[in-house]
Amino acid sequence: MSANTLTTSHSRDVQVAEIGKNTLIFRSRTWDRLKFEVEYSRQRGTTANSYLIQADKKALIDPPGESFTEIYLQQLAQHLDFTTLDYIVLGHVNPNRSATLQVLLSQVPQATIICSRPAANALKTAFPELESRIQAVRGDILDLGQGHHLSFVTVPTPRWADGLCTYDSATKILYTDKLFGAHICEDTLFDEDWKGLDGERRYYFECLHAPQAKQVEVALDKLSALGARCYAPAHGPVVRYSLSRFTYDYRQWCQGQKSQELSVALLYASAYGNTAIMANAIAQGLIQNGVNVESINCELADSAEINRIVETCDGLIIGSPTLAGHAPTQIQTALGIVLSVAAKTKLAGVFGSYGWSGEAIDLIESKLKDANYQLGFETIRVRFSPTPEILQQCQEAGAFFAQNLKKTKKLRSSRQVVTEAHVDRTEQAVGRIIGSLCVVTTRDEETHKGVLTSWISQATFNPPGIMIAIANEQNADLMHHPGDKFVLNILKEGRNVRRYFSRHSTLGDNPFANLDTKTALNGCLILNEALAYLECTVQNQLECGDRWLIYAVIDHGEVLENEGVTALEHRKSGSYY
Ligand SMILES: Cc1cc2nc3c(=O)[nH]c(=O)nc-3n(C[C@H](O)[C@H](O)[C@H](O)COP(=O)(O)O)c2cc1C
Repeated sequence: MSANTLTTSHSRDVQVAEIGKNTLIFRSRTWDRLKFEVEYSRQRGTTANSYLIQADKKALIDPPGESFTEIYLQQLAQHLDFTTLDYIVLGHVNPNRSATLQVLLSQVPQATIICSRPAANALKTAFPELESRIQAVRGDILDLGQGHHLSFVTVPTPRWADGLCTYDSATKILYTDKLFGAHICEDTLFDEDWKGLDGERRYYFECLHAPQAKQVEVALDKLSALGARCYAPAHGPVVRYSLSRFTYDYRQWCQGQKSQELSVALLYASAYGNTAIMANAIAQGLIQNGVNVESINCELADSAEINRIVETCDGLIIGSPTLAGHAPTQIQTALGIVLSVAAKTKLAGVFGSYGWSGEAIDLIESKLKDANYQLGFETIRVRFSPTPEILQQCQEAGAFFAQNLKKTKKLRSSRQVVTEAHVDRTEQAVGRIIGSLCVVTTRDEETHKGVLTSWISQATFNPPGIMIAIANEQNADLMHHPGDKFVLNILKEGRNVRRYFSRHSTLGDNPFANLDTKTALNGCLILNEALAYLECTVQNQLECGDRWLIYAVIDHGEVLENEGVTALEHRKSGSYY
């Protein structure tokens, strides 16, 4: 069947078309809002895409959820002899999809299920009788014949810990599951009108991926090596015409999230998904109000990661179900980290789903209050599944939290604003000079020092040389003499490395203890989170006013990350940093 012979219908249906050699798409379609979760709120319907590759062996990718079980299987039966199906590949599992899977498996008793290790564990718990038919991927290639070699890439995120993408070398189609989708229902199969999809794509990203931008970036890195020509997502149009642009958009949107001025750690656990749905709605409220959200599914994150995020965030929100009168152990651990690590000036929030008593929510709220944290919204308690009204309330709570966070921040910087009103115009103009934000590292035997500076520029081509202006109080005595060595670490926009070296840092005396470093050839430290570094030797220095101008030649340098841009220091006035 060709993509041009498709029909339009406004009741639920399954659209079938060929999208590559031996490859069919089954688009289970609804023009109505499928569920009440925030991601469906634009009311443009959606498609649940499943794919069938029929070579010497046959593989079915991602059967839809239970809303479509019956019509999907009816349509599938028209194109596939069920007794010949060899594999069912799953990009993720959830109870909704398991319902369709259960019916399907009863009709294809010979098929093997291919999925990630966490998905295999979940399926074995749900269907112990299927254990021998479940195969977790291990970097192996699945050969379906006729050039269809399937390779698998695990893409775990807080929301889909079991995420898996599948790549077919014969068609160069990458089956991306939850990545690169959009909730929109149309007859058009591909993305010819990709500009018209921008709004839906962006909204889908914001709802599903913005709170897990860090993990999505890791996934993009892994997938970039495959050289895919087409993305076949779980929802919305197949991406054929705008693959590069869409990939670039994902990168930019991830960067955009991470470079927001304010960030909130959203810590949660959810055994049955109710608390997770609330977490997503709260995240939406925060993101729509310009706050970055770092989602932490406490069942998956390790303590070091929680520690790092809780330490650097501006606000924190904890969500928990109540199970047997308690919060799950992972939430208790996370709460312990918050109480010991997070500054008491950080704004906090609490939410959760419960059945009858809800002790976990009360416990978290009282511990935070006792420790003197201010709550950024009134604690949200929900019995079992949240209703659309409750989700709306969660979203509003996220928005309210964001506004509170901004107010707190404004209050703290109000002194600075008052001063600015009196700064003369020359100083304001001088403040428009900007520089790359860098950390200069020096070494005195076993002692390492780091100085944050943006007063830096290239000074010569031949030899390659730089100029730095350093104040006496910056304590940079190890770079004042010809022959002194240092490393210039050029910071990356969107990372928060600067806070370890700021004069107002409360993160301890040794900034390097919190950072990943390696030693340069000249013995000083390279920050692995920098965008690039330069190893330098001081040639000359000149005392000028309240600064020393230091000229140094560059002995060696390297770019550590090809993606991303240099962090810049913007100032309102030339009279202070
Ligand atoms: C094994 C089990 C134990 C539970 N114990 C409690 C409890 O002690 N108190 C309570 O209020 N709810 C209890 N519940 C209800 C859950 O808190 C409720 O189902 C909640 O929606 C789960 O949230 P989640 O979907 O985010 O995991 C229990 C549920 C299960 C399955």
